[in-house]
Amino acid sequence: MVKSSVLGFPRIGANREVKKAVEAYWAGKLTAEELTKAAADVKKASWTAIKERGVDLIPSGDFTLYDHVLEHSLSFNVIPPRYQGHNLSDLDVFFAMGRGRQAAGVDVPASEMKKWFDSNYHFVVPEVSEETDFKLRRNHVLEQYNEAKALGIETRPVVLGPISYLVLSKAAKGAKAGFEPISALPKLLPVYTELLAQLKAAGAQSVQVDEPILVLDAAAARAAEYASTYAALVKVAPPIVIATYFGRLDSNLEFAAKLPVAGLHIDLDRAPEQLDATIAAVKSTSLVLSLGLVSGRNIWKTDLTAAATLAGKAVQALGSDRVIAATSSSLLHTPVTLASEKKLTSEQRDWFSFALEKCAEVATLASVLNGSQDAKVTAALEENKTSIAKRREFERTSDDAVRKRVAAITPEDLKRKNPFEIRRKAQEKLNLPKFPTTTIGSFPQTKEIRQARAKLTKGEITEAEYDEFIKKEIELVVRFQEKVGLDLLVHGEPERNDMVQYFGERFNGFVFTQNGWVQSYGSRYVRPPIIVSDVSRPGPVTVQWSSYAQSLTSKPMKGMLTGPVTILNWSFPRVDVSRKTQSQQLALALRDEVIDLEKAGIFAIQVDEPAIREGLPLRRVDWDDYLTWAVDSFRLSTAGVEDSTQTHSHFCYSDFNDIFPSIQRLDADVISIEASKSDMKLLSAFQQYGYSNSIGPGVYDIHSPRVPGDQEIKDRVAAMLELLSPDLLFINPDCGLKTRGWKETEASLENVVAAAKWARATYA
Ligand code: MET
Ligand SMILES: [Zn+2]
Repeated sequence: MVKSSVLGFPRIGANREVKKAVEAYWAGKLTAEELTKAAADVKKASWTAIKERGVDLIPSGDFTLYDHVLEHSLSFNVIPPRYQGHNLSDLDVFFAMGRGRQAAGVDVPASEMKKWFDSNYHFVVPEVSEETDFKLRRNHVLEQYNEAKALGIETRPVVLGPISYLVLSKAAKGAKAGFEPISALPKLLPVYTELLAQLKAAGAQSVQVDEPILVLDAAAARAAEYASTYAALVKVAPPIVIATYFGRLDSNLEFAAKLPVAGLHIDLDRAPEQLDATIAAVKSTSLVLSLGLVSGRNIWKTDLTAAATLAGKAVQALGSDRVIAATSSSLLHTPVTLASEKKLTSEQRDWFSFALEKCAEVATLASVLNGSQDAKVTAALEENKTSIAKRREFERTSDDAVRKRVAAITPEDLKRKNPFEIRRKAQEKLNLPKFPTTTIGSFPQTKEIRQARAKLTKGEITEAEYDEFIKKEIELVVRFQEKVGLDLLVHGEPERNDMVQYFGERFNGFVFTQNGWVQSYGSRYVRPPIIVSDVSRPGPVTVQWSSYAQSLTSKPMKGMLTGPVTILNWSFPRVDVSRKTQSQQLALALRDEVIDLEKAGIFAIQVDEPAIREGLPLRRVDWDDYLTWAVDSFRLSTAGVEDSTQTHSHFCYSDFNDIFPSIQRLDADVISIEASKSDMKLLSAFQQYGYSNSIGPGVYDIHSPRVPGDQEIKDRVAAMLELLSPDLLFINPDCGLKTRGWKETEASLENVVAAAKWARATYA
């Protein structure tokens, strides 16, 4: 019989119960017992709901109050010394590692977070050295397995595999030069042996061991470790299903299919083309093939008929006992349930499946593959066919004008009129001094601003009253910048709820959820917009605010937009057209906005692309294609202006060194880039590749309330000037100030301005 399985479930609760409980605990308003109880309620609700949908293999062990990688670090005693010896409970050590701790004489920063593959989820990076004392400090997977069992629910525990865990780790600060975490594998193995043996003793029928790095180029060098590791683990563990996701195995399939485990899971949402090769590779083995048919990364209803046809190939070749119908990855990247959405039209609602609806999909798929004649299954399949047909019809009748415009894009549209050197002369009309100071766009989003927005939503104030309020905020920000002495001003973005949502709400083609929260990290959840049809701009979006701001001052005002690639990467995209096409449509909408800003007298315009790096494909061979359309989209959105208009862009959240040549190809007149957390790294990219346009590497980290001293900023500027021409350097913080308070903002920016004055005198 074909079984159904779900690889993991959102751990935030249907109504964000976990966020509320965790934050209340941090604020001292909930005890550890109460927090544990709140978590238990959420786990119970999830397991019960998944079971009710008819799923055979229900995940456990994937729940966490912060991050699942961090859970493993705590279980394995991978706890950096700075978090030890403070007399904290394990729960508080866990949170201290996740978010830092500043209380009662303890002052430790958070561990580093990194994006989980190409998703917008961040995991806490484990720190490993020769000194790491691996031991099974607790077994969080076993605890959850037993917790479900006590509720009468048999689950399949999920654990992150040892090789992925170590490849995702970094060398701890104190490690010897050249230390590689993977070299600790022999010390980590006994811990996994113990963990898995305990699961077996507790009665687990099988275990899901995630090895997502198998879809990366980096895994190719690990074939030997894979073979020896799993040969050892299968001796003590329940039957192991190795789960891969977010991409294709490619050449790694060769050794993965030979591992002595019970099953292999592949992602057919991201890489359906790998099915045939995988079937061929496992045919002569006894491996069960778990097929990731229902997307764990997007929210579109699965075409069950198409999925069943695809899966039918595997059933035919391997027999139904060797096939599992599954979600492509954990469902943690999707919202919990459509049932909470009251504002979608019935047409829209019919397009989507969130996590719980996806559980029903895998169950139906398994039944269909088993040839079920059950009336409920037949009805579900018929209903799905109707929904899919309606959606296809909608796709066909979408916006023709937009499609024609995309088809008519020419290479000329991607090019500024003249090269940077000529534009730079024309831009002297902005009258910026040497070492111009500027900020990245947003100013503190105060409680008052959020309250005004909430009042507008609730209808407690009128649109006109809200606009007046925003104008006052803008005036405050403009006067503040004049007082501090900044050169290129911004309006502060007080009108924006979020840099992506704000544009999505004003463009055609987007749908928003009320409760479609997805975990980004820890207790921070986001509600990604959904792109449902062709995107266009009904009218100007930001022009009124930027021109109002410009009308208040004689200093130049910088217009502020979110770029096409970032809007795309932080939304749920359509699946009926390519990401490239969606990005081009967004770029055309933004291009019109850029030109309208210029017409309104805004001669510096910034188009932010903080997410350009995270959209990079996981496999090196796929990079060039992505970088070509991503960079072209940015160019399309900005190239329509005169030479004398200065285009800016901004990047943060990543290490940009590996795509540095593409950053140059954006041909923005000025870029600002996050650098303060790892300045030497970024500078080495300048050294390696060179950079010809203006640039402002961030001179301080805005993610912390700490005020940078003026000497510290001067030192940074001096270091940058070792490699960059004084004529090209801008001086700015490394990201927007929306999460900061006014006090530290003022003190920090005063030091920024002082450093610029010093630079002007020193490098005259
Ligand atoms: C995450 S990048 C943020 C850029 C935006 N302009 C801001 O200042 O907030
Ligand atoms: Zn930023």
